[in-house]
Amino acid sequence: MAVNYETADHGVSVVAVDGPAGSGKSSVSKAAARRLGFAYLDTGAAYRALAWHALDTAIDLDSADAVVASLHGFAYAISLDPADYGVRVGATDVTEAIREPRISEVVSKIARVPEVRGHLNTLFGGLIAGCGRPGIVVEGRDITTVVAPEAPVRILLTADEAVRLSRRSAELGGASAEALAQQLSARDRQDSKVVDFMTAADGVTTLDSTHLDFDQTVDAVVELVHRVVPLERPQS
Ligand SMILES: Nc1ncnc2c1ncn2[C@@H]1O[C@H](COP(=O)(O)OP(=O)(O)OP(=O)(O)O)[C@@H](O)[C@H]1O
Ligand SMILES: Nc1ccn([C@@H]2O[C@H](COP(=O)(O)O)[C@@H](O)[C@H]2O)c(=O)n1
Repeated sequence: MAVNYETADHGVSVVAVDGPAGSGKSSVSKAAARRLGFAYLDTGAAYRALAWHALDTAIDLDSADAVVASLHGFAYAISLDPADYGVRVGATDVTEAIREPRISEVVSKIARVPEVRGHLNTLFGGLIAGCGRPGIVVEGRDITTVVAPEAPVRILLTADEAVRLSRRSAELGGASAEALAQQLSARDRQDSKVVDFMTAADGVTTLDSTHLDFDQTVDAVVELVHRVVPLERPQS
């Protein structure tokens, strides 16, 4: 089911960003949202938080029925302020915990369950419509195609796998390159069975950051938004 959040319907300009693991979706989207004065929604955090909740309550992740049942006690909250990011499940702050490798290793098992995707997409729809800012940058795997296919700006953010790996490795302080490579490509392989985030759908702009530094990539996203959404540009 597609959820449409066009400017005309809700007064919120959606910038939809998809891409593979480590392509820069969260860091680039967050920085672009700050520059634009927009809200920022990290949809992967919800899948990660549900995986955390399932592990915390000893749910069998190989049972789709058990995973669906776990949605009932899943009290999820995320900040949409790109300057103050945070994720909670009930009273627990899970902002750091959901980034742990034990979560990355199992999150695809959660994401492949259609009822989970439907439930979370409805939740995302409510967050987008009520974000309280003129626009929102929403990033994930199926934002350009399922969550906001009518968004005025839709971007597929990519980078060569070797570059994504070396950036992630630098971020984690030189963690074992081989283990990282295996985990990142295994996750992309699993996730690709559910949604296609490796090829741009019709009307989606591919932004390849392989040869761009971080600031150049953020500039490119902001420029794409300015081309389509009428916003005041800051004086330089
Ligand atoms: N153009 C770029 N140049 C250099 N480093 C970059 C660039 N884009 C992103 N990075 C860095 O790459 C790393 C991975 O980026 P990020 O975590 O945003 O990716 P992601 O797509 O959200 O990953 P995941 O899907 O695994 O959560 C971060 O350390 C980020 O700062
Ligand atoms: N729209 C989305 C977003 C995420 N997923 C799943 O969540 C995992 C974690 O996402 P990150 O962006 O934080 O890496 C990802 O591996 C997918 O399994 C999704 O299915 N759809």
